[in-house]
Amino acid sequence: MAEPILDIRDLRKSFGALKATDGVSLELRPGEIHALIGPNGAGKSTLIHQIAGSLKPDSGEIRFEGRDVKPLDMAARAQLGMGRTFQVSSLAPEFSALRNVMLAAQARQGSSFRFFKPVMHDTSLTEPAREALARVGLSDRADVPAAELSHGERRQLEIAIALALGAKAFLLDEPMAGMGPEGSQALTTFLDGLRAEAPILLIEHDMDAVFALADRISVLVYGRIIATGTVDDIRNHPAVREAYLGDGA
Ligand SMILES: Nc1ncnc2c1ncn2[C@@H]1O[C@H](COP(=O)(O)OP(=O)(O)OP(=O)(O)O)[C@@H](O)[C@H]1O
Repeated sequence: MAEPILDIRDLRKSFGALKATDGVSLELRPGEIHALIGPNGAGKSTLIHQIAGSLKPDSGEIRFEGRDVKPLDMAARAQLGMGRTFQVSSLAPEFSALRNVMLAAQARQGSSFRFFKPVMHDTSLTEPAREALARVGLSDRADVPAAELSHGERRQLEIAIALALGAKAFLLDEPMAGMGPEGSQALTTFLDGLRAEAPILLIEHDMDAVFALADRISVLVYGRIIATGTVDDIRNHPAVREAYLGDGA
C-alpha cells in the first residue's frame, strides 16, 4: 500500500479536564478522500487545527510526506504542501478569479512587489494561475470578480489558490456549509475529481456528500476515533449507528 501523505499517531490535546483529542491516529493516503465525521463537539476542528499548525498538540506525531511537521508553524506546513482552504473572506472580492490566483502564484515565487512589470501581463504568474483555474474547472470564470462567483465557485477558487501555492493534500473543514442542494451536488462532483490531484481529509456534516465521496470514513466521538472503514463498514458498524447515526440510519 502507498505510503500515507499524512500520518497522525496517538495525537492528544486537552483543554483543562476535557480531552478534545484523545489518542487519535489516522492516515491520509494518495488519491483518497478520508472523511472525518462525528457529532458536534467531538473534536474534529480541534484535530484539523493541530494538523494545520494553528493549535499545538500536547503529544503525538504528525508526519507529512514522512517528515515530522510538529516543530513547524502553519505557514511552513502550508509551504510543504498542506493545503487548507481559506475562508471566503481571504479572497480579494473586487479582484477577478484569475488575479486572486495570481496573488498566490506570486506569493509562491516569493516576490511580493514587481515595479517594472504590469502584473496582468506577467506570464510567469498568469500561466500557473490559469492552469490552477483549469484544474478546478473555473477557466471560463477567470475574469469574473470573486464577489460575483457563486458560493461553490468560491470554494473552487480557494482550492485553485491552494493549488497555486503548491498544495499536495487538502484539509477541508465543512466545505458544503451554507450551500443549497445544487451547490453541494456541484461541489461533490468537483471534490470527486480533486482527489486524483491531491488527497483530501474532509470534515463534513452533509452525510449525502460524505457517503458519495469517501474512500474511508473515520468516526470521532469524544476525541476518540471509534471506527475507520469504508462507507459500508461505517454504515453497518453498530457502535457508529448507536453513537452517531442514530437508529434510523
Ligand atoms: N480553545 C478551546 N478551549 C476550550 N475548549 C475548547 C477549545 N476549542 C474547542 N474546545 C472544546 O473541545 C471540544 C471539541 O471541539 P471541536 O470544535 O473540535 O469539535 P467539532 O467536532 O469540530 O464540533 P462541530 O462539529 O460543532 O464543529 C468541544 O467540547 C469544545 O467545546
